[in-house]
Amino acid sequence: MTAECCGYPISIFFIVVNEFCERFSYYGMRAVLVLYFRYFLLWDDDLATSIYHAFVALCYLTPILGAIIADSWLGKFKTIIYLSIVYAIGQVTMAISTIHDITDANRDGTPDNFTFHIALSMLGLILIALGTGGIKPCVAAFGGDQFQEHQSRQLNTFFSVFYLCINAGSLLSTLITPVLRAQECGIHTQQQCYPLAFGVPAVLMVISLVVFIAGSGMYVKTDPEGNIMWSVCKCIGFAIKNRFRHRSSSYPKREHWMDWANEKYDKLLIAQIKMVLKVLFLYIPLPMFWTLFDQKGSRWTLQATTMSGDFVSILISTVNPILILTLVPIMDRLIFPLIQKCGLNFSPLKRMTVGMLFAAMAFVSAALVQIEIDKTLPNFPSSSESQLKVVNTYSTTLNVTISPNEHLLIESFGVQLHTSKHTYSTISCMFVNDFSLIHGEQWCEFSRKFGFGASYTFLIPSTVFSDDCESITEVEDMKPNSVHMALQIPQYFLITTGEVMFSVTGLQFSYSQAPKNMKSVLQAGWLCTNAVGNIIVLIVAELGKLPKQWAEYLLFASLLVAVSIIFSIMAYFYTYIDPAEIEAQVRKEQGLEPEEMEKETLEMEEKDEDQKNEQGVKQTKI
Ligand SMILES: NCC(=O)N[C@@H](CC(=O)O)C(=O)O
Repeated sequence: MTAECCGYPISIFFIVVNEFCERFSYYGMRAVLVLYFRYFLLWDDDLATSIYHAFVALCYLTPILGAIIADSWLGKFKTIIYLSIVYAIGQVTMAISTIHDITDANRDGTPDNFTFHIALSMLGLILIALGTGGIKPCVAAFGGDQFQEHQSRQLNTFFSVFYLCINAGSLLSTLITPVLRAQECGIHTQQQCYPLAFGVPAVLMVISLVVFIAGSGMYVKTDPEGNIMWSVCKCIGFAIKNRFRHRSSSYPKREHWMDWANEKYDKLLIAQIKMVLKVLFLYIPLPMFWTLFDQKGSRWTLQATTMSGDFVSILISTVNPILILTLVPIMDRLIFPLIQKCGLNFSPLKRMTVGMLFAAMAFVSAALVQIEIDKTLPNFPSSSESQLKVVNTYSTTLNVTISPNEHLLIESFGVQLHTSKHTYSTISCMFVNDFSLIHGEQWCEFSRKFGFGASYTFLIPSTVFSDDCESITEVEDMKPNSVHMALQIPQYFLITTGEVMFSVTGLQFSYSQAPKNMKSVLQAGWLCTNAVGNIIVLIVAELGKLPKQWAEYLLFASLLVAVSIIFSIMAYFYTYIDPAEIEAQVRKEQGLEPEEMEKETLEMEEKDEDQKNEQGVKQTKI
């Protein structure tokens, strides 16, 4: 019997605090990672972005490794501890790699040996990906293991609180670590303080580990049952081979293709594999949701840069966790109970379908915003056009004629702040509020706000420095961005509502439908849908874009609607199961473990029927 508080096992307190600290560590490090690549290692934008995405994809591929270790070998508890140590070492390695003084022998403020910093940071990132991905499927499943049969309502609430902690950690760290980076620190020279920005997440990871270990005495720990993954693969392989051997129509058909493993494998294992395969089959369309969801960080961020408003980066990085923190309680306490009161069965798979439709609507909203933005954008010359600008300072109107077949050469002008005579200079700046023209002691100051996205030309007559700055003419070549980024809020709201319905429910669903010894494996399968979604984004980005961004948004929205229709059909044919009940039935048929079975049957009878309905559970025999 585990210690309880308000109907919840006390042990989950340690698990949610552990998750909060771990997510703080992960998202805090991620918030400054690209900046570190760009401004410390001096990589270009493309390299920095590719390595960043490769790292994120790796973080969602390693869960399968963690799940295999947990379910087949070490058990969830030990896997979390060992991989958290790897994770903390990775974070510390990463923080050390950002200390510029280590290789700055000539004390000029920049590292002298970039290879050292690159090698150390790559090692750190690999360890972090192994750690964060490895523990990810185990922590959620381990949290679920703390609940008993009669606590199914509390179990659902746990997954929501778990998701809240993830986003609380993410919100705080995304706000804090960029501020830490902006500090100055160093032994020989003062530079932007990357060691602090990466060091604080490292400390949080150590705290996360300590909190998890502190709860040791209270956890329900399930032992791994041998190398389950290997047995699963062998069993599936045998079923396929056996089916092929008996392909002639003279052999009687079997109810399920996995039944062809009956000759050699335990019925219980076969039943468990059937449960897992049914859920994995259902996962096939799911990556499409993540394909859209993960474009928040790429296409939508780029969209924001063509809009007006001074809070781009803060808005972009925090709007999702803020909305999660608001929407999860509203959904859990208000919307879902209200739907239930209306007598509607809003089962997990229906919620996930609706979640997908919300994400599709978010992209329709993004397309509408894009259409508004496009109206305000200047027309740039296409690859088959040239743009010619003629500045007339002559005293009379001139007519310009252009020969249609003339190929115009566009010259690129150098960037030069202090212009020499007849040199044209282009200066791109952020947050320009004033600029001055200095010539010896004399100067002209232009003090006002220049709009984002705008382009100005200042025509300076040869007489300007004699006395009057008034004679300088300012021409607005491109208008400033005028569509306010507040217009993006509906799309963020819709996609986050979709996330709450899809992701939180998917997490619960993956746990509830998995047999006891394969819970982490199914969590890892769930996380893999995210990795595949990210890979699709990379492929689509590589394959080139539609000429109009809004059209691409609509294409993605239509694809997700199509996928959600397919998913809803698959979901219609899916029968919710209670894995424990099926396992007990199989054992009964096999005449095994009567005492065990009796206990399980008793527990099942005690189950609250209302709680079953809430989850839309229909018992069935596989
Ligand atoms: N809002 C992002 C979020 O909550 N992400 C979760 C789920 C996931 O990434 O799969 C997390 O960081 O764990």
